[in-house]
Amino acid sequence: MDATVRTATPTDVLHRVTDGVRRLTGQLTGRRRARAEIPAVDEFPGGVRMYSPVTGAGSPLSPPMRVTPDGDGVVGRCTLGIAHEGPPGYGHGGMSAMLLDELMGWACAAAGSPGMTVSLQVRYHRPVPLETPLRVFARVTGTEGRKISVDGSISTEEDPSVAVVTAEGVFVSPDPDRTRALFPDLQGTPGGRQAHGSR
Ligand SMILES: CCCCCCCCCCCCCCCC(=O)SCCNC(=O)CCNC(=O)[C@H](O)C(C)(C)COP(=O)(O)OP(=O)(O)OC[C@H]1O[C@@H](n2cnc3c(N)ncnc32)[C@H](O)[C@@H]1OP(=O)(O)O
Repeated sequence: MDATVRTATPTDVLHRVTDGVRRLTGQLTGRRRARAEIPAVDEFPGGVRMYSPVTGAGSPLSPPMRVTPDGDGVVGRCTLGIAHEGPPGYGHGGMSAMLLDELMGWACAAAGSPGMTVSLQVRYHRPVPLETPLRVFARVTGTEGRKISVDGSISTEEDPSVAVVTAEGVFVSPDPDRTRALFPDLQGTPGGRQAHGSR
């Protein structure tokens, strides 16, 4: 990703490299994962997501963000590159929202209530610097039935007390019927794969 968005090489070289990449990806033969299939290496929900665009070590899109428990919440560490650029030199606002959305989902799972985002309000206080280690934080602030309220923030590792982006979100844990309908590959579903344990 970085090499692609940084290069100033002439067009004929770009075409040649593109052909080479097509030849390489053409070697990824054999079985392909179906749309709703949970990868065998994943722990869903609330653990390893190998091909997640945010945390996935196997995703070319992801920074990737590394998640660890932290006090009453979870912290995510990553560095955005110019592939994630919005204004020149700064992170895309959608990337900030994506980092927060993902980590706030992890906070729900870590609190024992995995859920899906139903609302996310993001405030951008300062631009997010690229190529700078970031610290993302999220914690559950309350639950009401299946509804989970979550706060999140992004700061730099250098100055963790200054939040450059903050967010408030509401997540909802789908009821068991909805969960089976949404994620047929999850454990307990007839014919479904046994998912790895959650946290
Ligand atoms: C083992 C189990 C695993 C399952 C756990 C899956 C985990 C998954 C992890 C994915 C990894 C993370 C990734 C990052 C997080 C995403 O990016 S998630 C993707 C983005 N979000 C979505 O696609 C969600 C789309 N929405 C939906 O499908 C449905 O709204 C849901 C989430 C299934 C909930 O539907 P529902 O069960 O019919 O909920 P509903 O009865 O309408 O509402 C429940 C309550 O929430 C309230 N509510 C609904 N919408 C809102 C809103 N916008 N604002 C405030 N309150 C609201 C309702 O008023 C209701 O409250 P009460 O009346 O009970 O007081």
